Amino acid sequence: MHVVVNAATSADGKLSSRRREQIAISGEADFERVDRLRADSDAVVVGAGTVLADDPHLTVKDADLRDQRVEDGEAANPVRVVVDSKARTPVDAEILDDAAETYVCVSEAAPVDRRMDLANRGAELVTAGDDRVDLLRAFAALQEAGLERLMVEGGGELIFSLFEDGLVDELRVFVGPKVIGGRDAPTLADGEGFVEDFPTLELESVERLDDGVLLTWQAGGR
Ligand SMILES: NC(=O)C1=CN([C@@H]2O[C@H](COP(=O)(O)OP(=O)(O)OC[C@H]3O[C@@H](n4cnc5c(N)ncnc54)[C@H](OP(=O)(O)O)[C@@H]3O)[C@@H](O)[C@H]2O)C=CC1
Ligand SMILES: Nc1nc(O)c(N)c(N[C@@H]2O[C@H](COP(=O)(O)O)[C@@H](O)[C@H]2O)n1
Repeated sequence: MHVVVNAATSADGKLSSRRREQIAISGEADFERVDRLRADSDAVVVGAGTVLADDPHLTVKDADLRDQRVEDGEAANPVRVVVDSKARTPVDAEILDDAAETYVCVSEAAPVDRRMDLANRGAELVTAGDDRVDLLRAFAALQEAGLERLMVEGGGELIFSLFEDGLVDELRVFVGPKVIGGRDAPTLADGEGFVEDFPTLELESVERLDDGVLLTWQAGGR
């Protein structure tokens, strides 16, 4: 399995504002790059916080890229995955429409009626962990289901946990020309934060894109 974390941050490292509303940080060229990365992935993964804040669709936007996937014998869109311990994903969420398969990774703490609602909407449920989704087990289940190329699109809580569990292979960050500020605004990696054994990264490339910069790092573990 290969896990790429992709995100866009403001120049001051925020994923969005303290209101947690979706903000277009990427420009046209970066959104096109993200679309190509989605098209090259088996699954696009987000946390429940991103689903509740953004109601994302997580599909490939360019019809030519979808056609190419179909020509290659794949579904038009990659599988969508939500990491959602308590099964809080709303049943009318965009990610549950029929544009692609959707997996919801829940914990044992997810209420049974919520799990049934999601299953009735066509979601594949993966149960891993007691109170919180056990990411190592959940990702192993995704791999078992044939999902090898994973792209994680955030948010900051999920990205932190993935680094904590040593699950990140590559980090791609578009740093855009905005200052968002706010001590409560989400950053690239939130969670508890590290105080030792900081994950290390190896810089692979730096590319000027739109009015920002794309940084590509290989993750070296903790
Ligand atoms: N600019 C960008 O590229 C992007 C920006 N965003 C922005 O980020 C914000 C959302 O980020 P954030 O609030 O951090 O939410 P996340 O998408 O990271 O989701 C966090 C939630 O995931 C659930 N979860 C389940 N298991 C785990 C686990 N093992 N580790 C971590 N989380 C787990 C938790 O909820 P529970 O316990 O209920 O399961 C947790 O609260 C929004 O404002 C959105 O707009 C998001 C993506 C990309
Ligand atoms: N790459 C990127 N740049 C930005 O500026 C962003 N705000 C985001 N957000 C992510 O994209 C998701 C929306 O996807 P859809 O357009 O609905 O398919 C959003 O939920 C964030 O994960 N990404």
